[in-house]
Amino acid sequence: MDRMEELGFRSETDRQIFREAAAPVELSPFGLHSGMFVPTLERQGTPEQSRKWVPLGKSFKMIGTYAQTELGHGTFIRGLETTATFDPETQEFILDSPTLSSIKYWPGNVAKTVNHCLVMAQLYTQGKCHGTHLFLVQVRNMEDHTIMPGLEIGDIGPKLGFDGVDNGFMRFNKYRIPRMNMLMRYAKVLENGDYIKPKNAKLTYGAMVMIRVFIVMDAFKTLSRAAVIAVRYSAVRRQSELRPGGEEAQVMDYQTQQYKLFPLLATSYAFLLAAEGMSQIYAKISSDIERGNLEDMPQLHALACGLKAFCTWVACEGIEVCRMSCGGHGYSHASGIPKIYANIVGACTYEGENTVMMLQTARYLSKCYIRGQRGESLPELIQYLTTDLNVKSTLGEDCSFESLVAAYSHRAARMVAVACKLQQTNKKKGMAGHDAWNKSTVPFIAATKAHCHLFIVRNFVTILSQKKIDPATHNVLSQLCTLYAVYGIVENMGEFMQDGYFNQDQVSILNRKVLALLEDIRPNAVALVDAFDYPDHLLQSCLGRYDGQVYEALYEYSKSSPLNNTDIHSSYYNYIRPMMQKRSESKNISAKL
Ligand SMILES: CCCCCCCCCCCCCCCCCCC/C=C/C(=O)SCCNC(=O)CCNC(=O)[C@H](O)C(C)(C)COP(=O)(O)OP(=O)(O)OC[C@H]1O[C@@H](n2cnc3c(N)ncnc32)[C@H](O)[C@@H]1OP(=O)(O)O
Ligand SMILES: Cc1cc2nc3c(=O)[nH]c(=O)nc-3n(C[C@H](O)[C@H](O)[C@H](O)COP(=O)(O)OP(=O)(O)OC[C@H]3O[C@@H](n4cnc5c(N)ncnc54)[C@H](O)[C@@H]3O)c2cc1C
Repeated sequence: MDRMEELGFRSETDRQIFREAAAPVELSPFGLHSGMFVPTLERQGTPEQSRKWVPLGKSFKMIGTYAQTELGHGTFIRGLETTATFDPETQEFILDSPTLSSIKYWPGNVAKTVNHCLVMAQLYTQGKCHGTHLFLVQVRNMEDHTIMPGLEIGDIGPKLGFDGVDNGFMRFNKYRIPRMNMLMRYAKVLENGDYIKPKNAKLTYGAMVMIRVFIVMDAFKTLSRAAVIAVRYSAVRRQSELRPGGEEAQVMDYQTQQYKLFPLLATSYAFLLAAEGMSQIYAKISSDIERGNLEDMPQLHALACGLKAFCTWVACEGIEVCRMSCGGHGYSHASGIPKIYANIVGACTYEGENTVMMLQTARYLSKCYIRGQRGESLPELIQYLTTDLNVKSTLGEDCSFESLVAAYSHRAARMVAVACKLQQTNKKKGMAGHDAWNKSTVPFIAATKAHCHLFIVRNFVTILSQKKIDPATHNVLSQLCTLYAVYGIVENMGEFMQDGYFNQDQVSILNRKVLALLEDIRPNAVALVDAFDYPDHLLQSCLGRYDGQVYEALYEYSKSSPLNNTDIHSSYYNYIRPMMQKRSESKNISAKL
């Protein structure tokens, strides 16, 4: 914190980059404080509340987190059981965990780090429940950090990853907080207990939308780091004879290795641009929302949910491919990849479980499809839904950006139409609305993935056509963009081909093109990963070192293993030697018998 002040880092983005550089492989125990707690105080508190609390948060006098999930509920926020009951006599809210399942469970840094929490609880006033709202709750003594009376707090135990975060549990026993500790920018409870409802109940969910936007950038960061490690290692690693009798080949010269890694390199660039595009859309719509214009809130929610789910799923699958493409050394922590994977794979669950998030986007697409069928105007990002599905592809040997975007638009429009028609058919069969929906959700998930894929391809193409980039760089980035789009078609050909959109010649063109692009990108592969400019300190990888001294680094890493502190491990004296002695004694006995 002080160091950031000394270095003059003012923007939150710069401070986040510094934090990540300072703690490259472990998530900071203050990540939620900076990434969720303070921004939520800023966005969900009244101006007075923000003026009072935000400076305390930014100066780390108050250290907080976001405590919403409970043992019994994470996804279904409306099902949360923690209660906050207003007491007009004392002008306080009484927080309580009425059941075992209501215990707050998972909130990051609750166990040992924070002294405050933003708690999501069901608001009760004048005997009526008004749904979930956020409350600022002091959980530890500001003098000695002891747990406040009326609270039970602890750590939830070891996890797959996320070791830098002390995820905890927290139980309230009639715990009182001042009335003014309810975040009241959008909803209010007056002194007499009257409830003033917000323009939209989902404004309380705003913090989650914001983090989902950040997570799209996290998907880029983690996938690109794994790609840097795998591509650099593939340039250094020589294995087997590509030419009989010749020298062992760089594994990057095997077509299969290129087919594993280069599309992930292209995906990394595509996700970086998508994350930047998502952040710009978020900045625009969230500022509209803060000014009271909620018109585009559904579109923001749908896009943030879809991209968060799509990008984290693809990134996690891609990081695993990068690990496996490094052979045995990829499985070692020396590669740096297992830690990258363990820390990001939780993002498929936290901040909205991915399937649930995709279904939120699907719900939005379903509504937009119906509006499109009625001839109503649609937001620009959704207008493809009215694409004429009778049109066939005009794709030629050049695989132009225009033909590729048209293919992705057609695929998404067709798949959304298929899912919506199934939903409508279910209703015509007499199913209730919720059953008609549930019985069409598998095709809706597939359609929503196609929708997100279209957004990313179209965004990549748009930026290449709008940004002023020197010709040489533009040429290489165009190769990456084309590879990302063509690979996506080849890997999902069934979805593109189901209605005969491509003819057989065009399928052959695409299969040839993806292999040709591997050769085009091969000479620039290392330069393209170097361009991310991740320092070795951040990658923490013996395989992805900039100097390529992999074997020297692996040897030094191994020698530093704690097991090598002694030649003979205590287990020899405690277990192996007694076992061997017992064996030899029994052998002597049997020999005598
Ligand atoms: C900008 C650049 C700045 C950069 C600076 C960097 C700063 C530092 C960066 C930090 C980086 C951080 C990186 C990531 C670190 C993260 C660490 C992990 C922390 C994890 C935290 C958590 O997990 S917190 C808990 C998260 N929990 C969830 O997400 C729960 C998911 N569930 C839900 O969201 C909801 O239950 C639901 C949406 C699934 C359902 O809600 P509900 O049942 O109430 O609604 P319905 O489905 O019935 O829908 C009704 C209606 O409401 C609409 N709606 C729902 N949600 C929203 C919303 N959020 N916004 C808008 N609208 C919403 C829905 O669409 C329906 O609309 P209709 O019109 O009726 O269809
Ligand atoms: C690393 C990590 C950090 C976390 N940090 C925090 C934190 O700081 N603060 C906090 O409050 N929480 C935190 N969480 C909790 C997290 O937000 C929840 O785990 C997440 O929202 C998923 O909810 P759940 O656990 O209830 O999953 P569930 O919803 O129970 O998921 C189980 C299965 O049910 C399916 N499912 C659920 N609902 C539906 C539906 N409507 N339709 C179809 N399928 C459905 C899901 O797809 C999934 O396959 C964290 C979790 C993790 C893993």
